[in-house]
Amino acid sequence: MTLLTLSHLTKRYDGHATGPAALADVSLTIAAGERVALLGHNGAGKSTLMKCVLGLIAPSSGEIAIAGHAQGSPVARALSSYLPESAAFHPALTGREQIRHFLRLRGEAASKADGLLDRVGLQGAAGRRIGTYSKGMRQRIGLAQALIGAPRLMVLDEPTSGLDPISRREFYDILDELAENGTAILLSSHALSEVEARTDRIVILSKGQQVTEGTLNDLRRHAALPLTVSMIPRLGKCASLANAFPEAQEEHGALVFSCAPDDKGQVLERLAANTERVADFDIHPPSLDDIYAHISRRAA
Ligand SMILES: Nc1ncnc2c1ncn2[C@@H]1O[C@H](COP(=O)(O)OP(=O)(O)OP(=O)(O)O)[C@@H](O)[C@H]1O
Repeated sequence: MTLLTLSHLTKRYDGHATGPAALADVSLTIAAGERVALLGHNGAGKSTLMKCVLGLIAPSSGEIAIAGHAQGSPVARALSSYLPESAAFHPALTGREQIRHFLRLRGEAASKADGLLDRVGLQGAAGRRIGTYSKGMRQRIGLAQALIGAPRLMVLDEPTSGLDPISRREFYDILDELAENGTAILLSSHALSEVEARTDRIVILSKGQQVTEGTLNDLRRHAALPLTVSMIPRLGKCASLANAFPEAQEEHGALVFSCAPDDKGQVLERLAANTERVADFDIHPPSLDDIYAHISRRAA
């Protein structure tokens, strides 16, 4: 089921009638259970897109539907939720008080607070003042708040910025669980390695334009960047391996070279023909970092 549909979304801010639009003709769908990452340089239009989806600002043209309901309608609003990059909380409230307060504002039973806090791993800290929480715990409280009303679409603006690696991993574990239960997730991030590992599809914006969209494999095919082949020579075989692979350079004890994606089979055959010289090898596809840099350069 499609949970979010953007059709030809364009946004020009008031007073910016000329010059490039903040968003220009962006079309996108997100299905139930999909985790989609929105990437782009500062000012590319990510927040503008999210604010349009949430109904916080009106698009200049184009349409947005949430599970088939027009954006801004009460049903569309009830189905979606938002976690801003830095959610602000009253430091004197405990986590439980904060969530109970927002449950009441949303017309839900305050008794659901502990269940939501459990879900984000804050059960042990529910009675502590938020002022004593770490950044990771504050993001979890924000996530618990965003889970109120069991939204079908969650919009998360740089949700892991400022979190340590363990907190990031735990945060994505919670998102994975939500996606497994059918929640559609749209998140923006500048942390490409985690996006690479933890999302299903990637959308890249540049100056308001949607420059590419697809799975990591789609983007790899599209960018057609070379693979990196790295070989560890057997003892005493470095020189003869270097002769067999004259294109390779020595790097930290390994012999390394690049090959076009279409030449991978041929490279494997050469490696197989040199097993008496090669102790170990790796073939690395380009990372999302490499692909993003390539696509951004091309878009510029
Ligand atoms: N309220 C506003 N009025 C006028 N222009 C705005 C407004 N908000 C954003 N813009 C402009 O729209 C463009 C897109 O900004 P936006 O905040 O959506 O980018 P972003 O990709 O979220 O950037 P960042 O990664 O820095 O958060 C930028 O040129 C920005 O200056």
